[in-house]
Amino acid sequence: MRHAHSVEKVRAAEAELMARLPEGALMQRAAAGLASVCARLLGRLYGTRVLLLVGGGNNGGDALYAGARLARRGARVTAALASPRIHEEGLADLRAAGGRVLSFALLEELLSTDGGAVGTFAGTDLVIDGLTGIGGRGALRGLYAPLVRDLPEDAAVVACDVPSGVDADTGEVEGEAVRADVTVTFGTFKPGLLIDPGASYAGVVELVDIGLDLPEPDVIAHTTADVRLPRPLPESDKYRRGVVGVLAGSSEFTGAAVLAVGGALHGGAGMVRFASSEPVVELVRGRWPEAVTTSLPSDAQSLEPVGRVQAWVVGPGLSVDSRAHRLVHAALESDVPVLVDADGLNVLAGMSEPLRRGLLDRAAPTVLTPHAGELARLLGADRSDIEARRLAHVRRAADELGATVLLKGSTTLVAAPGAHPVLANLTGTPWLATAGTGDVLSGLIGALLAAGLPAPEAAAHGAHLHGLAARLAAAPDPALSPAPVTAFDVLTSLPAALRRLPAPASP
Ligand SMILES: NC(=O)C1=CN([C@@H]2O[C@H](COP(=O)(O)OP(=O)(O)OC[C@H]3O[C@@H](n4cnc5c(N)ncnc54)[C@H](O)[C@@H]3O)[C@@H](O)[C@H]2O)[C@@H](O)CC1
Ligand SMILES: [K+]
Repeated sequence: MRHAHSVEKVRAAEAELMARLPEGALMQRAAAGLASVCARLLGRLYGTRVLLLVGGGNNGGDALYAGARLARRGARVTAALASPRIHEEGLADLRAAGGRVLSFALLEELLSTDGGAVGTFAGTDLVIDGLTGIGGRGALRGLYAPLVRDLPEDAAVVACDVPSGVDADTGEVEGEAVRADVTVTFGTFKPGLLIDPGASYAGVVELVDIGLDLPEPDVIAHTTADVRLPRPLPESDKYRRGVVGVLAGSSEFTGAAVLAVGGALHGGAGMVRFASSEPVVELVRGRWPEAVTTSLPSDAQSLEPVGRVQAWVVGPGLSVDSRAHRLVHAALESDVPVLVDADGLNVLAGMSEPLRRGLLDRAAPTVLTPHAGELARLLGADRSDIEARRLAHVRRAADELGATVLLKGSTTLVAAPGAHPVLANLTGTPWLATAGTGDVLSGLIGALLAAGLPAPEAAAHGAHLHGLAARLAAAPDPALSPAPVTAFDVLTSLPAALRRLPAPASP
């Protein structure tokens, strides 16, 4: 499990620890960790060319001390000083170790010439990015931005703590940022390393323990070993394993219903009940004879004919007509967990705020699974703002809507109302960006809700399995190149993804 803490919590823990340690000890721990990762990456240090990008704060100090350690082991280290104010002791240590220095004035002159610093930096084997860490705010300013643009393309790039230009708390990137192959982060992950766009700049993240004593994390990312699902016991019958009710599809959209029911069946539901209009029911029955189906007249007011379920999934391909409204109402008025997706979310977005608030004010859990566009409609926000500030928006959505919100994207985030850690899913893959995969996800999470998992775990574990299934579908043989996948491929790879999980826990 990966834990990430806000800058505020990291600073408090650092202050507390620094008060108990000799001066500079913490920075030496960080620099030692950074240098050892760089040495491992380089393999051979003697004669290799290392470039330090040194900013004006302690992040620059870490880079200088790490550079000094590498220089003492034979590397040819050059520090590019991007600020007129530099960590003095770190700079003195680098000089004492034989490192070279490109002064701020020289760098300024170099970057203002036509070719910039490209020629000077050619031949660099490894770049250590020490411009900004947890103190970085907003778009890179001054020499930092042109410096980042001129980095040699073939050098390995190691970011110190956080890639410069990435906001450590949120993963926001305004303008230029360092694209790292490896980020060596200290004490704990930072939320911005787990959330896009920041996560996509961080490369592989290596955590160096510097002995911080940290409180509850702000963001948690599960590994596959953390995904534990209830085990069906020998005496479990289909009802105890969980019955999912799926309300999906319309005359216009039939495929979504097939995919959602498939997601629920492959996600381990004891039984799937499906209800919709007759033509959709016929299609689902043809594809999934395992599902128990009910044809609902378009003016049906109640879900009673469908039978008892332990969780509802409502929305995929539902359209937004009066029938869709009635189905969303009926599901949310039930006393079991409900997942609302796709058109179900559009139905909610079209309601007056008091009506929506009233419907979502329920005792059983509700899970909403929007992508950024759907969330923008629900919150009356701007889609691009949601993409840029995913963490803030998913938290706000959970609090304002009073539901567990799963915000889809390359790093899917799950937030529950209140001050709980946000769950970030790291198994996402660009292969998932294809029509219908969301329908599979909603059926799968519905199955996990029906099995009795708490809403945030059902949503996060569902997203994890879904991403894993897409990866397995795209590249069943790791030795071969990945190929595009369809939603149906993701669906049929779910059992393979489930087999990767640790032995299931007893309920
Ligand atoms: N506090 C501690 O005890 C420790 C801190 N450590 C390091 O210290 C870092 C934090 O150091 P600081 O608080 O000094 O902050 P940073 O070094 O991360 O950044 C602050 C510096 O960057 C400049 N800056 C910020 N945003 C900028 C932008 N957008 N464009 C241009 N310049 C910008 C500021 O003017 C300041 O000079 C951590 O990330 C970590 O690398 C580690 O050594 C571990 C111990
Ligand atoms: K950095």
